[in-house]
Amino acid sequence: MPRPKRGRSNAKDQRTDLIEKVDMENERLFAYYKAQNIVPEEEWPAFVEALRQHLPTTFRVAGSRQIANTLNSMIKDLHVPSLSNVIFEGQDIPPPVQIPWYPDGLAWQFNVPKKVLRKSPEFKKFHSFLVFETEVGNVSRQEAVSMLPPLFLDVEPHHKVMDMCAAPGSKTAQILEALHAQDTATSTSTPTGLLLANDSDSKRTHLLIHQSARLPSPALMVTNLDASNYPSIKVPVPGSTRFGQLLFDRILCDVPCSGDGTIRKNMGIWKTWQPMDGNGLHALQVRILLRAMNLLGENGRIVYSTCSLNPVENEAVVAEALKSNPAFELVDISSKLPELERRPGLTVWRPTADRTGATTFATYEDFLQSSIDETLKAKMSEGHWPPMDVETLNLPRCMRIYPHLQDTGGFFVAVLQRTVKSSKPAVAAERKREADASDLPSEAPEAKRLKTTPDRRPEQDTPSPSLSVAPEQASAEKNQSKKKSKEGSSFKENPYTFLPPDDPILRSCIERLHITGDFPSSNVLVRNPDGDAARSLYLANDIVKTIIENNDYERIRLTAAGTKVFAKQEAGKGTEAQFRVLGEGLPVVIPYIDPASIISGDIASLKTLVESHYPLCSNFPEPFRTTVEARPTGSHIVRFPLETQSSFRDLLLPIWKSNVSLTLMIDKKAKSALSLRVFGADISNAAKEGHPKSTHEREEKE
Ligand SMILES: C[S@@+](CC[C@H](N)C(=O)[O-])C[C@H]1O[C@@H](n2cnc3c(N)ncnc32)[C@H](O)[C@@H]1O
Repeated sequence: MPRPKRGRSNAKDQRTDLIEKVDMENERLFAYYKAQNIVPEEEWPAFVEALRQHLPTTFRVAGSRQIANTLNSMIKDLHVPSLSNVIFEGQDIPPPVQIPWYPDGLAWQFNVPKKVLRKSPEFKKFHSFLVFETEVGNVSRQEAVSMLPPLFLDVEPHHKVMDMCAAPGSKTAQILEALHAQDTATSTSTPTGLLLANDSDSKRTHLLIHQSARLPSPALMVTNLDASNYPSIKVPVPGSTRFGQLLFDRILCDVPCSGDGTIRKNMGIWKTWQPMDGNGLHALQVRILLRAMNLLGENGRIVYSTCSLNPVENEAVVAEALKSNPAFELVDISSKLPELERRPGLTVWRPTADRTGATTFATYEDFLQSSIDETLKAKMSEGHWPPMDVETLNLPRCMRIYPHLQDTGGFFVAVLQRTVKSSKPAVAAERKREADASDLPSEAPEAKRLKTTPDRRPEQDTPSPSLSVAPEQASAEKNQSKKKSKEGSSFKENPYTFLPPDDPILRSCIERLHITGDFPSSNVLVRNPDGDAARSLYLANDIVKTIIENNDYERIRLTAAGTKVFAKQEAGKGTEAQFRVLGEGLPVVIPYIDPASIISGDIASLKTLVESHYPLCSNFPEPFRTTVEARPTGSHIVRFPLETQSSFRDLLLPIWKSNVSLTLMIDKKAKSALSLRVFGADISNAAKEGHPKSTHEREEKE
């Protein structure tokens, strides 16, 4: 039976129609979580009531720090005031507010019915601003609690970071932003660090690649592997001819989970939730965390997170991993993000194998001695329960977020690091193992590989902090190849080939595009079986290049690497094809473009470029007209100095000059977002209708 409609106050009116139709009852869920004492008795009604409330819309201002700050000021100074006195159907609609705990006020939330977004002119305008800025990657629509793990990861531009279960990529984007913290509003720094984002689901890795393209990074690689069995990445040991295993400074394990913390958004969970949902995931979660421990370098840090409230997927996983790997400890994060309301991790929990959630067991022994069906017993392990010495593990250092605390979803975060005392003594042993590993040829035959059990062996330290490599761990690869992974057996990605810096096509591209001598031309790669500079050129940083050159891309199921910066542009019949700078790659290459080659634009010219697809050069005001007419056909960069408070200064945009016309080389959505930002309205669509592709089409036909 659907819940009867309750008396509707303004706040209640904010629920969606869907919420009214869902029966927000599940006795199994209530019985199970009451037995876990996840919240004190007196908080239970508030907790349950919060689960039944519509989740506010939350978003984060993303992208490079400078762009984010400018956009954030626009929200604060332009949008919020215009949304502050909105009355819709007689009711006051509150404007967006900043999420108090998110650094620099860059995250926002608002809670308005969809009807208001559709019909209130002020909110409609704000909504389209959000939609377009989301499309171009300046805004990330993300649940507030999902923004937490990267904040606890504390990533710096030189860190080697792994995101083990990364798709669809909202946290990957946050990590990329942290790696690129030194970017400016117009140019992307090339961090010396690395982000290796992985997901076992191949379709989802493509979603991840699409999402990550919004912040183009030469430091990004995407792989499609089972994280619990992730193979070693081989890298040369600096100053020697040997190879070691790449170890990471930061690892995020945002593991697959039952997801009941998202019940306010995914209302189907009310109907389907079973107390045993988390039991089956526990083993995989432990294996992923253990693998992360083995991939972590000295002074490294792991963040383990789930959007589940279930201790079997949370504290039990952390406890089991800590017990297997005593050189790790939980980090006390209680003073980080002081405005975030949280609860400590549990030290007591009572798993169940009973579908109703009514019968729970304090210990594994009690469970084994119970009358529960033997087949159900076989599905549980001791690790589902709190260990005997649970008090020694500091589990209260884990962090639980409940919906009633700050009007969010439910979430769990634990931060782990190697204990200080464990680091030193292991170094000698590591050195020896490194020496053993260095005997391996690049692609060692299976029999010659080390006989270690990577997920269970004692944790390792790096041979030297500066190297951050450990001996190669071949058995993970062995497991990898033995097991027909769920990533799918066929791998159809193209190979990655670095062009020689003197490749004639690359040289001609560099020359024509006025790229300066400090451009890392030996880090340009192509993706086709022949290794030809045929269509697109990608830029990778040094560490990405080292990994690609020393690891079989099929073995690591490498799905993306670096960022696309140049693409071949067919220039019409009889004209030689040339490379152009891609809009999305421009921030990456702009530091290498000869400033003298950049054309100075003006706001009126920008307006013409946004409004029309292929405006004639003769239609532009002077001196822009004369400047562009004097330029050869091909790719050019224009700098538009914008002084208004609401816009970015020094907007750099790529254009293509044909015989008689110009084209702004950014996609439709980026054009709309730009138009809204600079001109306060989307003038690009109107232009599209008024100016069909006539000029360019004519040129193409000629
Ligand atoms: C909670 S989601 C990750 C969300 C992601 N971190 C984000 O913020 O957008 C869990 C992800 O784990 C992936 N996954 C499941 N099993 C995995 C495994 N064994 N290895 C790697 N990824 C796995 C799923 O495909 C899913 O994309």
